[in-house]
Amino acid sequence: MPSLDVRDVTVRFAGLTALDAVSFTVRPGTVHALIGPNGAGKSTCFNVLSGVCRPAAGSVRLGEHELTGLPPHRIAGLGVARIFQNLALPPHASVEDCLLLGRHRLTRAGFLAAGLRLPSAAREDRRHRERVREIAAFVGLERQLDKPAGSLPYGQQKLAELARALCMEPRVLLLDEPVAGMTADERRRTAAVVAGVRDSLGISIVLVEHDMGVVMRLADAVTVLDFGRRIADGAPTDVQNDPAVVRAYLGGQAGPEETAS
Ligand SMILES: Nc1ncnc2c1ncn2[C@@H]1O[C@H](COP(=O)(O)OP(=O)(O)OP(=O)(O)O)[C@@H](O)[C@H]1O
Repeated sequence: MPSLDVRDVTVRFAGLTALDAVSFTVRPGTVHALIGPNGAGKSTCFNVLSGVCRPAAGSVRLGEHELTGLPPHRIAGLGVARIFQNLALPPHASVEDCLLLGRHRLTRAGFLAAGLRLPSAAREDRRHRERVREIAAFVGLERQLDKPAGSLPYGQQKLAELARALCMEPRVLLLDEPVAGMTADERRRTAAVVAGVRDSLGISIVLVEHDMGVVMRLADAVTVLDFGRRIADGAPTDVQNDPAVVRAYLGGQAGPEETAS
């Protein structure tokens, strides 16, 4: 797995500098949290990583690939999968079909071969369905595959989205507030699945999350943004006790340790 290198990324909106020469490195197979008070620039940073927003300066590299300036589908094609904060599954489709959608990029058989029901297309379809079942089992949704995605409880729908992203066989996962709106139980379960994605699949994870309990439990490294600037970067406990970080959070509402759950 390659590392994800963010170097001196700057984004400006009219007169506002949303990201000001921000740098950090996501080491392969780690959870790297991006935190900061509201408006710090976290979403803008995700938009740069996924290609939705083009920076005015700086670069993002995944191993030897330069991602800066590539459109979102090319970045996804290089193995960077993003999961949004809002639910985005087609509610009436079965969980299995939702996960199969995630494999679209990896499907070789063209429409013609599939339409003519050629044996090669049937073999490929079987292979994808097997992988979908494995991934569903990995996140604990193997019994829900036949159900409409929209009929699942919220926490399971979020897990289905995670599973759909895993179906793309990504090298980096961008998780935007994965536990927002979840019950304590759902949060624990989701955090355990995310840790499993890192530990068993070796996928690197960039995590934007306001729940500091989850950040401190999961993250191997933390980058803190405030008003578009990187104000701290390091191990979770070091960052949590960094005076600049405490000041940034106290300037807003609560400090990172006070919002821990
Ligand atoms: N499209 C845009 N046009 C103008 N300003 C923008 C745009 N997107 C973001 N901003 C501004 O850039 C700054 C950074 O916003 P961003 O959404 O990246 O912060 P954030 O850390 O994700 O905040 P939150 O935790 O509230 O989601 C904010 O001041 C925001 O108002």
